[in-house]
This record gives sequence, C-alpha cells and structure tokens, in this order.
Amino acid sequence: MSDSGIEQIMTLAPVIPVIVIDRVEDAVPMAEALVAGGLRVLEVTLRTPAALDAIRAMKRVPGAVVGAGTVLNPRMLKDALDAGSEFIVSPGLTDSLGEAAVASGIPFLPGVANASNVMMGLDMGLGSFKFFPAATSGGIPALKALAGPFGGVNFCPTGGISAATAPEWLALEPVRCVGGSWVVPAGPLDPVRIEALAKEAAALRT
Ligand SMILES: O=C(O)C(=O)C[C@H](O)[C@H](O)COP(=O)(O)O
Repeated sequence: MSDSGIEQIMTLAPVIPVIVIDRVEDAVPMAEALVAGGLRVLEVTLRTPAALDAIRAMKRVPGAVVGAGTVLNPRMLKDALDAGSEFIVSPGLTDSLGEAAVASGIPFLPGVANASNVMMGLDMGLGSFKFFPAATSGGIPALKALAGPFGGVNFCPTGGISAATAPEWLALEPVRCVGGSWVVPAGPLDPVRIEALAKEAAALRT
C-alpha cells in the first residue's frame, strides 16, 4: 500500500484547519497565525476564487505545509497541482479523481463514509482517508466499526468536529488527526484569535 507521504503529513499536527478564504490578502497572516499556534498542515478549500492564489501565498510561510481541499475532479486536481499544493483532500472518492491523483503522486486524502468507499480506495493503493462527514455518518461508533475490517488504514475524521469533541476522536487507534473549520472562524481576519484557537487545537494530541 503506497501512501505517497499523506500518512506522514497526517502526523504533523492533531488538527488540520479547513480554510475557506475570501481575501487573498488574508492568506499570509492567517497561515502565520496557524503555524505560530502549532498547526502546520493547512487545507485551503477550493470553494472560493481566492483559494489558488492563497495556496501560492501561504506556501511562502516557513513551516507551513499547504494543501488544497474540496478537490472534486481531475480539472481541480490540475489547478491544485499548478498552484503548488503539497497534498490534496476531497470530500469523496471517484474513479476519475482517484486515478488522476494516484498517477500524479501527490499525497492524497480522499473522503470516505462507508466500507465500499474504503474498499475502492484500497483498490487504488490508498491507505489513508478522510472520514466525512464524520459526525453525521454515524460518528465515533461508525468509525470504530469501519476500523474493524480495515486494519492498518488511517483516518482523519472531518465534519462537525469541534475543540470539545476532537479529543474523543483523536483517542481512537486509527485516527491520526482530525479536520475542522472551527480554528479559522468566518468573518474579518483576526490573527490573534486564530493563533489562540490553533494553540488550543495543537495541544489536543493525546
Ligand atoms: O470542503 C470540503 O472538501 C469538505 O469536505 C468539507 C469540509 O471538510 C467540512 O466542511 C469541514 O467541516 P466543519 O469543520 O464541520 O466545518
């Protein structure tokens, strides 16, 4: 099973901030605040027009490992690669995206919500998955049940996780990290608040 480095990225911090960025000017101060707080792995969702330029800008911040999220198809994968993304995350897994991502060799964290999704990923040679949407796909009992038949698979649960609930997820054996948007609240950029939230999240490792 080849993981193309995603497993190592998943161990760099207990929480991957899921970032929705509207203003490219915010990218560097946002990334600096997250890294200063101890969260080095940054997922910039390709949901906004500013996202690709934000990835380019954030990569200049020392210590930051910057990836693209919400990668839905091979065209978005190409955009993410062209912007210099160091890993990619998708909410689900399709043949077209999976094949293109594996062929590119980039560390890839596809979303799975059930056993069939995991089996499809394993067939592609993948071994690390985002469990999404974690809270509403059965929560911790569902992930525990999924982990049974898939020994050795790593998970990053994401979706509906907060600072309060993250420790329960991080305590599970196959969970390397969790993803969440709570570290970068919507609204005007507040680097002091982001750094404080990042520090709190970075301390969650069990
Ligand atoms: O955009 C994507 O690719 C996604 O898969 C969705 C995000 O990971 C979740 O929206 C984060 O969930 P919250 O922490 O509950 O806000």
